[in-house]
Amino acid sequence: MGSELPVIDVSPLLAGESAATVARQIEAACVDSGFFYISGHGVSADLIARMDVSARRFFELPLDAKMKISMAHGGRAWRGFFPVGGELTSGRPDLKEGIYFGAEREPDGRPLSGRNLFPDEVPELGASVLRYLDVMTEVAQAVMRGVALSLGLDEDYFATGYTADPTILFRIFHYPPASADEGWGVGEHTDYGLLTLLLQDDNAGLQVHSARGWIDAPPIPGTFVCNIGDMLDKLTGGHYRSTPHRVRNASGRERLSFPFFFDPGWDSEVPPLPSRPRLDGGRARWDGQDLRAFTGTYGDYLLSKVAKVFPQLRADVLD
Ligand SMILES: O=C(O)CCC(=O)C(=O)O
Ligand SMILES: [Fe+2]
Repeated sequence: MGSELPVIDVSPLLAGESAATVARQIEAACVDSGFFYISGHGVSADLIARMDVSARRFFELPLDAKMKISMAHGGRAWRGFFPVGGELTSGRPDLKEGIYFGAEREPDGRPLSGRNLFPDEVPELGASVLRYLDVMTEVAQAVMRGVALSLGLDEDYFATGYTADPTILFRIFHYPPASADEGWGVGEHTDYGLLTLLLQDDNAGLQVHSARGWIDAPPIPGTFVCNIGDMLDKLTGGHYRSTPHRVRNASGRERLSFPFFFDPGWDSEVPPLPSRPRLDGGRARWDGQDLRAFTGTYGDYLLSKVAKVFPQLRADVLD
């Protein structure tokens, strides 16, 4: 299955080679739908296979075993397992279960910081997730160098600012097979931060609301789907698009996906870029929200969003 979305080879960004062509491709994709695939990322197929196998073993466990690492045990670090229906992305329960992870560090007093919860029953999952977080952080920094170049900025613009101490969230989702009348695996939403790098298994399900209507973003072997989030939309005054997307697993099989979220530092404020290229005339966002009106930190923004999809967050993290 092909896709209308472009595939961009990011290997020059990782190798430190001349990246003018890549930057132009990134610019075109970000102005169009904010979605593209990346190839040439260098992430080992073996690491991906190990993580996939151990994640499948985890989701096959009985519910009571999975609940041993439920988010209720994650506290303010906001980590762990949630069962099918536990997240309400667009106000209704999603048809997915999943595990939340984040950067592995001692709690620093800020919400969402702390240690991960890993299952004793599948000990190899923890090692592959931690390795994956490190590897994907490198890939994300490289793609952000391309984004910086594409905006006419110094290639280290983000690495020395917004992503010097990035907010990193990682999730593994399991979507049971679902028919059209059963609802969405993930309801329509945009991502909150700078960049999402999504690994999908072989089963399609992701749909993107492009300017031409809803299009599929099926898995393409050896690639990640890359999409930009609300903070790049906000930084560029809407020139780069944070585009709504949703998931329905109509494959008839168990679908796993692995979104890695690479976002500004918790305390970063995200005003429009000084060198903002072109404003595109105050295009209204899909949900009517005016991102320019939000003047708090990225941490404030993230909490306000996550508290909507996980009503329990307020009690566990904020109070
Ligand atoms: O599972 C997918 O394919 C996409 C998930 C997603 O959009 C998200 O977690 O933000
Ligand atoms: Fe998303």
